Amino acid sequence: MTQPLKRLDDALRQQAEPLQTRPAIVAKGVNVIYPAADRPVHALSDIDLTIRQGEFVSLIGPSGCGKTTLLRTIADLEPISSGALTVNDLEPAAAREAGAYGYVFQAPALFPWRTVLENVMLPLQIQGRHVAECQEIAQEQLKRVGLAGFEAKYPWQLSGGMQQRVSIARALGFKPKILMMDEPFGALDEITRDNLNQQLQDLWCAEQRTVVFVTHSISEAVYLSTRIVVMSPRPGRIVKVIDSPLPRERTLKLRDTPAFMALAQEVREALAEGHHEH
Ligand SMILES: Nc1ncnc2c1ncn2[C@@H]1O[C@H](COP(=O)(O)OP(=O)(O)OP(=O)(O)O)[C@@H](O)[C@H]1O
Repeated sequence: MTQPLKRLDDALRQQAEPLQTRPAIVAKGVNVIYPAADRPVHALSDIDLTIRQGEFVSLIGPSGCGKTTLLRTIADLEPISSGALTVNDLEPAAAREAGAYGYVFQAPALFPWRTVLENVMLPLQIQGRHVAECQEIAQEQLKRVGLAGFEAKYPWQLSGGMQQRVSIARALGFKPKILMMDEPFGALDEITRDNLNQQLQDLWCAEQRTVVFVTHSISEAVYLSTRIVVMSPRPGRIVKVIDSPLPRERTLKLRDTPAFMALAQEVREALAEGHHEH
């Protein structure tokens, strides 16, 4: 198939996919102000954002622009100061109680005294499931992230990339509707990062979960996302929301295509714009 024909074919295929239109996360006029003795920190300013089910949304912006704060408010780890925020039509606290979220932090945050398997089992055990069931699910999830055979190891016996895969397996184990990922691959070398990006993309394609992903990397955001939210420095605002024209299924080769590079350029310009406004 010639290139233009292939592009048309891809575009048509995308259109034929069922539209996932139900909103998963709706933020309206959200402000977060951290109280402080001297001067309160206005971390998020008037955030309006709707994330629909099955979307992969990246938050990108300079250090301190409030990406983590936005993720934490959605996950009910931080209260909002004003505005409205719903997750699956519920208040964040109720959504958390309903087990809507899985959370992957920048550092793997595994318990060193528990084996890999026991780490992945933990949230399932907290949910009160039977041990045999927890074991079965944990084993299945470890297999999915390529860690079958490492169940009995302790976190310190694994590389950083493998530890982060354990965290992903743990977050996916209880099948949360929404996966929150805060710079999960930020501390890894580039090859491991590429590898995990590809695995995450495959997982997302297979499961169509909603993902909110914080990153500093333009190419990671462009490679993974269906939508990219560009934020500006304090008080954190949304500068631009960019819809990705790239097909849902992607391989790392996509990064060499003109469409990928054009999108990366658009993100870069939006970041610069947000910076200059500031
Ligand atoms: N608990 C807190 N109390 C006071 N200020 C805070 C608190 N947490 C974050 N901040 C401030 O709020 C702002 C936004 O922080 P946040 O961590 O959300 O930014 P970020 O975009 O995720 O940064 P980075 O990319 O460096 O991780 C920063 O100025 C930060 O110093």
